Amino acid sequence: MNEQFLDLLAQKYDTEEKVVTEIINLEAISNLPKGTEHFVSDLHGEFQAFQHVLRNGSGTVKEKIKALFRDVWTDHEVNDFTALVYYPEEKIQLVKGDLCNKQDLNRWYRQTIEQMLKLISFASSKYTRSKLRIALPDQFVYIVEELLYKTDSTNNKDPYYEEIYRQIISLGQSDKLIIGLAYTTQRLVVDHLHVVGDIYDRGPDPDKIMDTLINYHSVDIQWGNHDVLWIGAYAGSLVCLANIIRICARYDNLNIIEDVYGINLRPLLNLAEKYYTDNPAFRPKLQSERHGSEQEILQITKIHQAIAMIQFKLEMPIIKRRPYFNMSERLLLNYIHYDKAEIKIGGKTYPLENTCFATVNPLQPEKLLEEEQEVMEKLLFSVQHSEKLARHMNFFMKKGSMYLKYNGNLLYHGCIPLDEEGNMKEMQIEDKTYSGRKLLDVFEYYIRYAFTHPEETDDLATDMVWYIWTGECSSLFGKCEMTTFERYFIQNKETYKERKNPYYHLRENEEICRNILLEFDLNPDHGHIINGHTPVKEIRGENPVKANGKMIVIDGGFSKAYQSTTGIAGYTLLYNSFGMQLVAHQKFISKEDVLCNGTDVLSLKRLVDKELERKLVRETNVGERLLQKISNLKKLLQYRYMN
Ligand SMILES: O=P(O)(O)OC[C@H]1O[C@](O)(COP(=O)(O)O)[C@@H](O)[C@@H]1O
Ligand SMILES: [Mn+2]
Repeated sequence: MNEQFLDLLAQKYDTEEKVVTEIINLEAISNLPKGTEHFVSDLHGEFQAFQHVLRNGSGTVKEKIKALFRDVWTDHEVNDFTALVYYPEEKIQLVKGDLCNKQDLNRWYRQTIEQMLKLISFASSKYTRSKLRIALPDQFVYIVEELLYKTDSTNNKDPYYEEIYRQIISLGQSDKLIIGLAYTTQRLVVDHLHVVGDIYDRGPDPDKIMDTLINYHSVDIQWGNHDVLWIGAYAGSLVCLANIIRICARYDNLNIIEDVYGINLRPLLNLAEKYYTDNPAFRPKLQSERHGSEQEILQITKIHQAIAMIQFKLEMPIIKRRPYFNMSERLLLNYIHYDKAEIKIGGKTYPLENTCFATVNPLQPEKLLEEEQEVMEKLLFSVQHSEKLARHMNFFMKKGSMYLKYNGNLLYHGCIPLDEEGNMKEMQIEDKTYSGRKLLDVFEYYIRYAFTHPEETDDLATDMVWYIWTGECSSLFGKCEMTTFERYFIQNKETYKERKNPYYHLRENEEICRNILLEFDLNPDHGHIINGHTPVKEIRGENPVKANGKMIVIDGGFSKAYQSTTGIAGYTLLYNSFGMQLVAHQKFISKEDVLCNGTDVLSLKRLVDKELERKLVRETNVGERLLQKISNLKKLLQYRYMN
């Protein structure tokens, strides 16, 4: 081992005792059971449902409460306490409303704090004291530790402990402490969170999800196609930008663009008012609780058309300058017979309905009007100068990737593009071809390049980000084409079909999944693939666990727009020291419902894989690093102190 390295290490561990203590500490930690990993995906802006799943640890919190108090509590009491752990601020207010008498309230405080401490002690039993300390509310660490670690079996200190409780209550600290302890519990039940893509689009609050993740204690993200679309917009891709605005208009979410990220839509609205009128194909999908005026809806309908047409135009030069994208069939504005209002697709002619081609010059359909150009430039400027968006997109870069190898498993959002025979599908980019892992790596390279060069708007990297949203070899899209245009303008639904990559039927096959794991240097006997992106249609009997347990599809199904086709509100996955469990969630109604009626989203657990022996920290990614550190410290001990 390099002596210089050991000298550096010796600066931190400058006595034999320090080295020895650290070795003992790390050895002990690596023999603890592995922490619980929590997998979620396809959140699609549904912050309320997401935060509920996060707060209840996909059912883990309730499970712990039941295990502790089942024998002494009724279901009602369990539900009440569980709601307190999930939403402490709100629940305390409700309790205060019920208990008007001060004595009763103080008794409730005394009891509740003690119960919370029991729960924490139970939930932290597989962690070190120092890990628990980090999770405790800062201002109360000292007294909480006193109460947690009472070791006095002689009862000599009983009055001392009682006094601590009394003082907390009389000094008016109970609310704060209970709230702090509730969050500690939430934090303890999940050690690490994986978000397997698609935080953005369709639902109303992706920004709140991002803020929650930024503050979360331990998280990684596998980018989804929708996330990459937002990254692309921020990185300077005008066509990605047009897409995110179009989707926000379609789902009546323009306030995300305007109010949340502070992007001025006025220029786009002016353009929309000038060229477009009402159009049934472009009315927004309304959120049920929304109370928009007719006039507002009309405005959105116009913006929706304006930005969709800009998008269709902007796609064309990219398709032309990148022949290897193999997308010439998507040069749709070229295939329109404008006088007859018809289009020829795949050799067939279809009539066009609800057209809005006022800004299209049939001789040069891809050409943006000067006004359109200006609008896009202003929008891009605004997007790239939104501080909040910058914060969220930077977080994507810091914690996100195309795929992740973690504790022997492979995580990605969409697919590994395959051909019909199950071979890795090849894509040509300039004069090279890529497939499998190399293809995903090169996609990630381009995304990162585009992100760090936001001023370049039509270079290969920027075009590539859009390709990853919609191209046939994209591992995030996984389909041959995106038929957005057809769904707006053609009645015949046969044109809406988006052919899926063969991956989606081949992934049922164990051999295929084993090959994919091997492609990523993972052990196919132990590893699993964790996949998001496609809603599992439980209604039709689809099983989220495929390929003899090698493939687990956990599209969280949080997206309300898709719940009628899935039949449930989706899946999440837990992986603790005992094994993997899939959790099926019922539709989340509201936080209020949980608080007042004690109803919780029913979570049915299904065992996916059971560890033969309890899995320890030393067998995990983190453990690997610990073992490396131990080995370095042992060398230091030899080199410095044993000679
Ligand atoms: O239902 P919408 O909002 O029109 O979106 C449909 C589009 O979304 C996609 O399904 C991609 O989104 P997902 O990643 O959520 O599947 C496209 O394939 C399709 O064209
Ligand atoms: Mn997706």
